[in-house]
Amino acid sequence: MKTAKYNQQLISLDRYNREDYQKLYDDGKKGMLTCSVCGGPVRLYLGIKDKPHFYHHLSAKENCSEQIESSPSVQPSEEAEYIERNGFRIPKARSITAEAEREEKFIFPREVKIPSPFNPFPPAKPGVKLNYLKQLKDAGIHFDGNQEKAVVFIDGPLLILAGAGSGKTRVLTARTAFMIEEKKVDPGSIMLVTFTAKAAAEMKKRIALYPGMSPAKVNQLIAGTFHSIFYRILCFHDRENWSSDKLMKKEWQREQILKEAGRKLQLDEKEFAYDLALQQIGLWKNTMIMPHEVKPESPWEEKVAFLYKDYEAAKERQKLFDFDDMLLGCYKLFKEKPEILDNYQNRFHYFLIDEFQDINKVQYELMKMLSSKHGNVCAVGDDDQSIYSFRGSDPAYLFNFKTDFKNTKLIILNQNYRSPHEIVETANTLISANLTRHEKEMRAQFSGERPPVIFHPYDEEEEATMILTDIKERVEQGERPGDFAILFRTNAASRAVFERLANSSLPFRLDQDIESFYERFMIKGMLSFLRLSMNPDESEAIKNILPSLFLKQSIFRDLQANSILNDCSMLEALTHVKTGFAFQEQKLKRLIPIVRSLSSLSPVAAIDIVEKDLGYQDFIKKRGNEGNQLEKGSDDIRDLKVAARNFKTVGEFIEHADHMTAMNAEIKRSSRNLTDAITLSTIHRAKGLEYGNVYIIGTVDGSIPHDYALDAYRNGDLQPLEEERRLLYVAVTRAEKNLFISVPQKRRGRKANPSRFLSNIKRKMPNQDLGI
Ligand SMILES: Nc1ncnc2c1ncn2[C@@H]1O[C@H](COP(=O)(O)OP(=O)(O)OP(=O)(O)O)[C@@H](O)[C@H]1O
Repeated sequence: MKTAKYNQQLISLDRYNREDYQKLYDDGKKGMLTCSVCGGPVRLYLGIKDKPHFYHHLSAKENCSEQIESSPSVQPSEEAEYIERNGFRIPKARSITAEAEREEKFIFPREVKIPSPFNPFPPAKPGVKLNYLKQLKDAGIHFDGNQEKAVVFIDGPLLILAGAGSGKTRVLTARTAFMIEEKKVDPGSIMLVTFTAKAAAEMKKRIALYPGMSPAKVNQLIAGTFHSIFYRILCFHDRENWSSDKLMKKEWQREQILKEAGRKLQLDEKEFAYDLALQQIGLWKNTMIMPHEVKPESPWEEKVAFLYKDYEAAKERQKLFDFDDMLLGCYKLFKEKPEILDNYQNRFHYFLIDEFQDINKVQYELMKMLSSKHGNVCAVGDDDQSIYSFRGSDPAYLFNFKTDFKNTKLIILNQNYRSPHEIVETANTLISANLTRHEKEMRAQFSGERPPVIFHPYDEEEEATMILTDIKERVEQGERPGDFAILFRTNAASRAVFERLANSSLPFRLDQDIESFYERFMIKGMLSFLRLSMNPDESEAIKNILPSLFLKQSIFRDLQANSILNDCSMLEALTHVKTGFAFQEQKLKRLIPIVRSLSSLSPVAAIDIVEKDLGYQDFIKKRGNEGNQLEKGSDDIRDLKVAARNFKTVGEFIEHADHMTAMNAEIKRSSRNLTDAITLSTIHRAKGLEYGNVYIIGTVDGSIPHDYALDAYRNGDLQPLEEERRLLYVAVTRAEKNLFISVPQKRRGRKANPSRFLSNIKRKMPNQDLGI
């Protein structure tokens, strides 16, 4: 049904502001919506399966004559694209009005129409008769002919070029077990390199379950990331210089050293992209270009080259090291002490390297060095899943492998065993738009129940609600929470889904490095003003606003003293601060009544005042990493305003922020050992994993592709954009059954354009109506 009673008034969804649906949804849950006929409680449905509608909640439904409007399940809504004119059905022109309508109307979710029917393409037949293969088969672990070849070929270099879902992990794990069980290879002579620690742990766990394997045997394997393996070697030989307390773990520690160097060049923090400079330095290091070897190709690179020299010198002075130094350090150790290298060359006979498309020069050189005696290197990779080129990864190593490793056997795996035909075809179509790739097409093994669905929430809030509704419906129908993953481009983009899940009873899991949105530097500062309006003595809040008032932290003690001496609140004590600058002291005096007044405003209005009247906008410009390309303080504040819209009072909003921060810590702690939980993850972290149902959020320009890639494209560099497309490809290929791509109409309070990557589906698959 489309009407309900709200605040004593009859409202109709057709005439209701689209922007306010989320509020209606929330108020419905609070019992503030009633049926216009029976007066029973109703709620607003915001999901993927049906159009938004009111529905009876609890018992009133049976007795009420007002019917729930039944909407069709997801369907291509032709009416949106065609109009009748003079008896003809003609396509609607895309006009500015149409664009405006896109924002205001509910756009029904659309299924991607797959033009090519599923045509089974039988994989090569297995045929090798070996005892252990039979045991694996008996244990339900099957291989096709090509996979089987890859499992049993263990002597000599082997390159496996394999697409998404083609069984790389299965092959690598089975191959390891095969070597140990069938070929009696000593597990301690096998090095298994993965891209993440999580992947290494997963693989070990899987191997331990194979016939004849045991955790004891598996633990003898040297399995881990390049960093973990080579760092262990470094520590073993030179513990003092490489102790972990000297490692600069955090990005800000590195950025701090860089900014100090930048001051010598008088670089403006609000204009200079320090994050990209750090990335560039990492790229030089990983491609083994030392500071004196850099040949800058632009004035920007010239500056970064200067910073690089200074950064390395400062690190050496302070006896610190960063992650990239671990690999370079090990390389140096092997070069300078050949006897140590010799030792490891004798120890390791077999190398298995996963995600080879993401290998960089220093990693490649290390592998070449270590394997030069035995030459048994098995490299597995997919150039379409190369998503770390910003760190110096280069799929060229995958293709040049045959040149460096003589007599390489090449095996191609192009059968996708994970996803149905509909998802595989969508993924093939998306990635085919990339120019720098080796042309290939994955073939699915089965057809699914439904094609991928593209849906169009109003904004981030509604996106989160629609996903939660959908998951709830499916869990009620018997699916397990562990079968769901919500994937996003950046951690900050996960705020709304986190909040919706945190307020539900569904179990979910969060990566350890996803900090609470409300703990982000700029957000914390902003919220502190709001907190002080409620409690002018909150000392943490006072500390947090000092940077934005351009006051040193040492002032805090003066404030405490002033507050006691003058018998006033900590906030009022600001009026007694002597900074030596009359204009600043004046500003502090003016600030007090404004801060006090915030508590009576709506949170959005309060944030506006802090931004404009209390100089927070200036602070963001100066200290909000506005020069940065990946994360900007101003974006955080725009995200904060979207969150704040749901609350009437500052008090409620602060309470919510505190609750969410506590929940973030609690979920991270308690979900560690949860086996059946929804996954919230960045796309980068989801690589190599698979889930029954995948929701990709924020598939709009600026999010995926990320703004920085769009900027690079405008400046003539296509590579970052292609990498973003690969990211979307990785996300799409995680789905085993259902894929939902969310294209919100608004992002960060502004109109959003559907991701340009989706247009290839429209171009290549005719008669598509994706609602974009
Ligand atoms: N021969 C096979 N028969 C049936 N299922 C298979 C076969 N090979 C692999 N699978 C299944 O297909 C899915 C994908 O396999 P796997 O995770 O090993 O692929 P992958 O190549 O590592 O994928 P990606 O690179 O996309 O992460 C898994 O669920 C795996 O169990």
